[in-house]
Amino acid sequence: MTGLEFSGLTVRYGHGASAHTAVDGFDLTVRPGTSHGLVGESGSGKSTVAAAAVGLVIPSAGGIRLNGADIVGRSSAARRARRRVQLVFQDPYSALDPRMPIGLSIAEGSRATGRSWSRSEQRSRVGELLERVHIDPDRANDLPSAFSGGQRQRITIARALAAEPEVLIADEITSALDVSVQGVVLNLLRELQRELELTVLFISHNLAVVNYMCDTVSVMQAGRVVEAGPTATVLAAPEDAYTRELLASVPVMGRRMTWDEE
Ligand SMILES: Nc1ncnc2c1ncn2[C@@H]1O[C@H](COP(=O)(O)OP(=O)(O)OP(=O)(O)O)[C@@H](O)[C@H]1O
Repeated sequence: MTGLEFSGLTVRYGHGASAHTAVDGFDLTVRPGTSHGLVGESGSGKSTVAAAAVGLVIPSAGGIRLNGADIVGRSSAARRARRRVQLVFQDPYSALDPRMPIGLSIAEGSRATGRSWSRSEQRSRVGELLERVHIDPDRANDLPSAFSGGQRQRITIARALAAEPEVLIADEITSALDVSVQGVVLNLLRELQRELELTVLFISHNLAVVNYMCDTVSVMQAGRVVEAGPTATVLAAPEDAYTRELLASVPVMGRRMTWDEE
């Protein structure tokens, strides 16, 4: 099986009487080079799925595979395979070390490739990545505070790309940003996905954004998938009552949105 595959993923937080099942038998396959949306109300388990895929939480049961290879185990092969999956978080303000020039943060990302980089190789790679996210490479020595929220999010994307991922998980990457710059970041992600043929798991509670970004979508409720399919089909004719409820609570679905403003 190729692509990113979750099977029966179950994640519990806490122990004993306080144990809580956040993800409960979650099944999903994201085909290579496609963009899959994961939607659902707050607390439905979306971020926990993302955290499990990059090893930030250990599943209680089930598995996650990339092109058939286990990425949750402790073996060095699993760790190596896991590095092919990179996560970009919601908040670009806390994601970057405020004392570290952005070029250095990006260079750190390239360590996940497992190769040793000479200083000059690293410098040119950082410049190339900054250009990819449309930031002037001459600003590699600036601190994060010199950049806007939207620019910082582009820098965190560059850092994730430095790891040469096959899969990029974008967890609410625009929800901490001003509406006026959200479109720029979304368009960048679309462009990168196509150019680099990335497999993208795009987590959002905004169905209009998912409609714009994703080929296919899964709807999560209480830790499991209640509906999945091509985005256009699921959003146009939801079969599940919960999906219909989610759609009804997003008035923005009815109007056309533009994404080209900065
Ligand atoms: N570190 C944690 N410890 C204990 N419980 C947690 C932890 N992280 C998440 N949870 C709980 O697990 C459940 C799923 O949370 P999760 O953040 O995965 O949902 P989500 O769908 O991403 O929500 P949101 O859209 O608000 O980010 C929630 O009930 C949450 O309170």
